[in-house]
Amino acid sequence: MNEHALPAGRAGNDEGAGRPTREEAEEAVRTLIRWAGDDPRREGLADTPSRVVRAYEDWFAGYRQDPASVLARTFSEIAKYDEMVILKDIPFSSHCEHHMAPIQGKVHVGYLPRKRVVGISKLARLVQAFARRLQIQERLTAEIADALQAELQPLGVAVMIEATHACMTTRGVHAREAVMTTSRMLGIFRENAKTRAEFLAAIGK
Ligand SMILES: Nc1nc2c(ncn2[C@@H]2O[C@H](COP(=O)(O)OP(=O)(O)OP(=O)(O)O)[C@@H](O)[C@H]2O)c(=O)[nH]1
Ligand SMILES: [Zn+2]
Repeated sequence: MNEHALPAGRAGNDEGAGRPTREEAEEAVRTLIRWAGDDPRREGLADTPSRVVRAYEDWFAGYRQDPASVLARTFSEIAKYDEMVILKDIPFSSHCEHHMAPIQGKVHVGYLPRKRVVGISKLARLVQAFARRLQIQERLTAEIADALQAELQPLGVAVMIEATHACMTTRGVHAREAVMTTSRMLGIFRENAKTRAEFLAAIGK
């Protein structure tokens, strides 16, 4: 994917299809500083537009990552290991697509391998690839689970996310302690209550 391309299905309309230049992005930040009520020319804010644009490259790096390639390298010599693999408490930061405000929390991922396993760090990398985009928590949950199911073809996948949404905790309704929980259970985790319960117990739920 070239540097200016947006992934299919996320470019939206014609206006969204082309990536703006860095200078255009910095100008947009100056506009927002003025909208907030400050003067983008004052000393402390002079370098802020370029910092914000660099921060965006970090926060939204997921648009330039291919989640499938994160899972491409798998291991099949697993000595008939046929139990669940679980990685819990994977921390993540994302941004809600409604307010572009931070979503912060943790993801718990489990799967029951059929023939192949993936390097455990790749589960965390997969989470980051989807989190570093504009998201809603439900879609983030589904995308992680569906990618694992498609790429590893395990007997099942379980994903649970617990997160706070700054758009709810710092503004609007100001529900400071509210934590949103979402989950997606596929295959045997959906069909078999005992398997699902084993996953939930392992992550302390
Ligand atoms: N379901 C879901 N809602 C989210 C997520 N992130 C933010 N929201 C909600 O998206 C909604 C947007 O609602 P709107 O009424 O269009 O926006 P708003 O006027 O700013 O709403 P308030 O936040 O209630 O002031 C809010 O209720 C947010 O709390 C998410 O990941 N999932
Ligand atoms: Zn929001």
